[in-house]
Amino acid sequence: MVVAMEDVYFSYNEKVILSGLNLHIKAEEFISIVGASGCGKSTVFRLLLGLEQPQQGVIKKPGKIGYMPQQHQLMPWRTALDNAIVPLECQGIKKKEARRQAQQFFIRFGLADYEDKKPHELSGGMQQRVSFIRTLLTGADVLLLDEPFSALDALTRKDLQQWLKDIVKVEKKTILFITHDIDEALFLSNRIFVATTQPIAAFECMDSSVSKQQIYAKIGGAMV
Ligand SMILES: Nc1ncnc2c1ncn2[C@@H]1O[C@H](COP(=O)(O)OP(=O)(O)OP(=O)(O)O)[C@@H](O)[C@H]1O
Repeated sequence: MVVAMEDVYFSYNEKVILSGLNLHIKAEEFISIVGASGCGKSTVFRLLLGLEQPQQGVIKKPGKIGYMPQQHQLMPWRTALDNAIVPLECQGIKKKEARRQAQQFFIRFGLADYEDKKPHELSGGMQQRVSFIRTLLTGADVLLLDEPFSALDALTRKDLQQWLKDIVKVEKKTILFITHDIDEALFLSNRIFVATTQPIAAFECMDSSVSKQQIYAKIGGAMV
């Protein structure tokens, strides 16, 4: 197990979000988390990132976890390449060497022509690609992606899904992916964690052979 939660309880003040949650994730799994808006999906990420502490229970996770937010949060004054190197700079790697390492990712993942562009010169899809490469450059084996494609138009979103799937095949990461798009979850994931109750006492775990309708039925139409 690379990530596990055992009997985790968590509340914001009086509002109970997690009520005895157990989850176990193996290395190199791609897990999507789906559920009604406000059910507590991002809270699971906040706990894994150590931004919140459980009131009860145990969380097992590696020391380093990469996080990709919904909004790219690229620095507007930096080029795409210099945005991507931020995690390397944070590790004390000199800019020249950091750029050299990041360039390999830009070349391998089809972004070579975009290295010198500022974020505002990039399409939404390209901004998200740069943001994902920045997350990869943390060097973490576990990546948390929080609705990374939700602001993209349908065609760009499909491109990014295929792009991500191709990368994951070679990069061997363990990925937790929050989405509101069941087709996206089915396309990308080995397993889908469906939040069926509030507070979340357990995720219903489904593999990608289930139908969209079966997942909707579990959520009970509460999905946005
Ligand atoms: N810092 C906070 N203090 C108090 N309540 C919070 C805080 N953060 C989130 N909440 C509440 O906790 C609940 C779960 O929030 P969370 O963001 O985890 O849900 P979510 O499933 O990720 O939602 P969405 O799908 O809309 O992004 C929501 O009702 C939210 O309003």
